Amino acid sequence: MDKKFTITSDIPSPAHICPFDQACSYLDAAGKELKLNQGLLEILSNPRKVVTVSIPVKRDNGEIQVLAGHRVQHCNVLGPFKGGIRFHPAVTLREVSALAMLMTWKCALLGIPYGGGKGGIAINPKNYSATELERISRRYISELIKDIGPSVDIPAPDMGTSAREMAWMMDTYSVNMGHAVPGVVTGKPLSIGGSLGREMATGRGVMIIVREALKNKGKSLEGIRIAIQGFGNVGGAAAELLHQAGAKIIAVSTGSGGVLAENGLDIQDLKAYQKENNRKILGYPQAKPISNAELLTLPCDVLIPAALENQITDENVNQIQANLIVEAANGPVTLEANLSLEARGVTVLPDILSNAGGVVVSYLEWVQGLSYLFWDEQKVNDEMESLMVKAYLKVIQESQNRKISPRLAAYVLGVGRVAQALNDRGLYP
Ligand SMILES: NC(=O)C1=CN([C@@H]2O[C@H](COP(=O)(O)OP(=O)(O)OC[C@H]3O[C@@H](n4cnc5c(N)ncnc54)[C@H](OP(=O)(O)O)[C@@H]3O)[C@@H](O)[C@H]2O)C=CC1
Ligand SMILES: O=C(O)CCC(=O)C(=O)O
Repeated sequence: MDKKFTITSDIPSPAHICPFDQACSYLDAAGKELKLNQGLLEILSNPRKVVTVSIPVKRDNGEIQVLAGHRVQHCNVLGPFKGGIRFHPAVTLREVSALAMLMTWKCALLGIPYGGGKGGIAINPKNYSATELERISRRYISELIKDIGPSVDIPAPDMGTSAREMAWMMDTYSVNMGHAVPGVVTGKPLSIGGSLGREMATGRGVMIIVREALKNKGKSLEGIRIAIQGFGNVGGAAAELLHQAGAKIIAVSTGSGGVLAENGLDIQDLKAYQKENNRKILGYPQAKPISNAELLTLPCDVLIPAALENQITDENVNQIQANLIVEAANGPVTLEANLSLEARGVTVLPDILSNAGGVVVSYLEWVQGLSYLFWDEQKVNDEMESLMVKAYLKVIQESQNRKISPRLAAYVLGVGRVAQALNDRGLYP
């Protein structure tokens, strides 16, 4: 069902589960809990600005292709729009709009002075050479040059992008401004104002949330059996840190399949194998091959979806065996599946809490850049950990006080903070 904000040129969500509709439903539920008025909810349901640009790119073989690049700026009541840029074939404007809205609640929940934004280009980066990707990244930022900036909108990495793309984007913006502007993007390489700890930050945040959730149940990470879908920036870092902390990572997967070792995988060794085998882990000799579908339904203590949206749906929810699901990806559990898991007593810790370590360290990177003072890694990690633990405890407290799920509690806190700011500002300038 198309709700509220409609974009006629958009492609329907491939899985027929529209991430934007889902995001609006969570917003409505939080609005109801907070007794927000309808007008306020209307403001919060609609992105402040939606930009789609054409990106003509000359392929290495001389062919010209025109790609569509999106940037959705959902809300900037608390500070500049903030959020990653995704290069993935399934990118649509509605998906980017949903992800931008999630960023607003995430930043508000974590108490960092940002609004929410997100960008994306529907390409499979594996099908493009590094020089083609550089041309695409630079043209995308050139087209958005008037819409971004260190106090306006600050992109960062997401699926399919990394410090390399951020460096090209920062350089393009800086060349256009006539001077270096490190604060225009975060997740940059250290050489141009990146922060120590950013690369592992999202995964580290996930590890902290898993650890805190287990602590809440009177358990520790030692020997806990964990399955992780996605072995990229987030899933890979979470696997490494959880493994180091004593957990047993029994299975991980990538887009081309996964691997299972009942006694636990050696994550460093698996990462080395992945590097040598063109990012694939299938074929890793010390483990059994499994499909992504099988990984999600394995008997384990903790399930960490760290890849795409809509992975746990009403089709597989009854087979999920984990008692704790920590959403490292954005939107991996559908609304219906979430209800069903809650009814079964499975704890689901939502994306806007669990994967916030990335944007928190992006914020710390931005702060370091603006103050021309760079910190050691321990300080970055400690600051991030303190914000993550504080947010986790607030969510649990809110969930207990209101007798609502942790997801709704996280939304109530995030949406409530933005609504309060909107009211205090006189309902928008
Ligand atoms: N990067 C960040 O700082 C943040 C990321 N996130 C979220 O985390 C998630 C992952 O992002 P990130 O790790 O950066 O992305 P990456 O591109 O670094 O890694 C994505 C991983 O997911 C795998 N994957 C892709 N499709 C599937 C599939 N159908 N089934 C299983 N695995 C699949 C990829 O495999 P393959 O290599 O085969 O493509 C890869 O291992 C996204 O939802 C993103 O929005 C959230 C907060 C911050
Ligand atoms: O680091 C950032 O600014 C944004 C990260 C992001 O896109 C996300 O949290 O989903």
